[in-house]
Amino acid sequence: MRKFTGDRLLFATHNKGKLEEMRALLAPFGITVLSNDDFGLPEPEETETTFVGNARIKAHAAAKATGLPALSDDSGIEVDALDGAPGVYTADWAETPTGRDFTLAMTRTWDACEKIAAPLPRRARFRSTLVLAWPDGHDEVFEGKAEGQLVWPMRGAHGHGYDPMFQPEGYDITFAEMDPAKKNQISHRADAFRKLVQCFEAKMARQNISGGSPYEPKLGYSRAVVQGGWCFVAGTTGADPVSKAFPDSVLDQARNTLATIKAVLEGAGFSMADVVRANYVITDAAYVEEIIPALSKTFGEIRPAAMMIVAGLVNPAMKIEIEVTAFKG
Ligand SMILES: O=c1[nH]c(=O)c2ncn([C@@H]3O[C@H](COP(=O)(O)OP(=O)(O)OP(=O)(O)O)[C@@H](O)[C@H]3O)c2[nH]1
Ligand SMILES: [Mg+2]
Repeated sequence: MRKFTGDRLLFATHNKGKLEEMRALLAPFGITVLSNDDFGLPEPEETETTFVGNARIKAHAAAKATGLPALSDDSGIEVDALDGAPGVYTADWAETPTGRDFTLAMTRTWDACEKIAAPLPRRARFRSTLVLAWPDGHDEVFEGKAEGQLVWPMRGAHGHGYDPMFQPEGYDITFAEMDPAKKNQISHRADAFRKLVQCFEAKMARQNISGGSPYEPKLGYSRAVVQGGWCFVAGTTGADPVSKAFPDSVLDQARNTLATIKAVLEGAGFSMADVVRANYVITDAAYVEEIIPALSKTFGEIRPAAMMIVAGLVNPAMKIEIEVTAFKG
């Protein structure tokens, strides 16, 4: 498999929703992601009858036009009761004389199922085929899918395309009701991306992120270290971000700490939804009850693996220290 070693990658799409998702997926690799809009590239005609065929058209056209390695995505939703339709023609079902209308496309899809009285649940899957093409004509292909069912009426305001009518397997909310970061972990595009990551091995170099503290070089640590899809955030305490003083309340310290961690993660291209482990140090066991509001608000849904230790901290004003590890794959 050919590896991607450059710094700039063109994501050959005109779809803003896809672009946003791909930028988030590529964030840990330190690659500048450009889009068709940056070059004013026209939308090539998708004349093939397969996802891979159309993805190849898009990636090769963009690589040839710009001289840059280009990644493309061809995707769609397949409904079992409709023998896999709309499939490769998913975008076409949204076409109207005045542009794409996804409310209409979703209504058409549901109506087609109603017309044949398709039994519930109406099983469906999103498919994504990613093609990474180089200007010399070489390409690599990666396929992904997300299983689920159609739901009606449409629900949720996030995402794009058919997201409001697609409920992924194992969830009782649609892609459009889901936190976008969560969708980006379980979607068809994320599934294909996990395979594409092998091409970025050379880009998996470690990145030390500084928070600017004078103690970092003295004590020899980083606010966070990113390695591949992982972000390791250092133990973080809860000083007020403006006054730098530690509030008396352990709950306020916990809130400040979690706000700092969130900012660090987001600066590194991760989100709180990516946190897989959280370790807590509190200086008094009685603080457990007090910090519940902050912890349940932040992690009540995310539920990282966790440990809590009661121990002393380096400054007597500190009542809590939290370290987290996040993963994006
Ligand atoms: O609900 C959705 N959630 C998704 O995650 C998703 N991914 C793709 N799609 C839809 O499937 C068709 C792909 O067509 P498609 O691959 O030709 O893309 P596109 O024409 O929108 O952009 P481009 O990349 O071709 O420029 C389009 O109708 C997209 O809206 C999605 N719908
Ligand atoms: Mg298209």
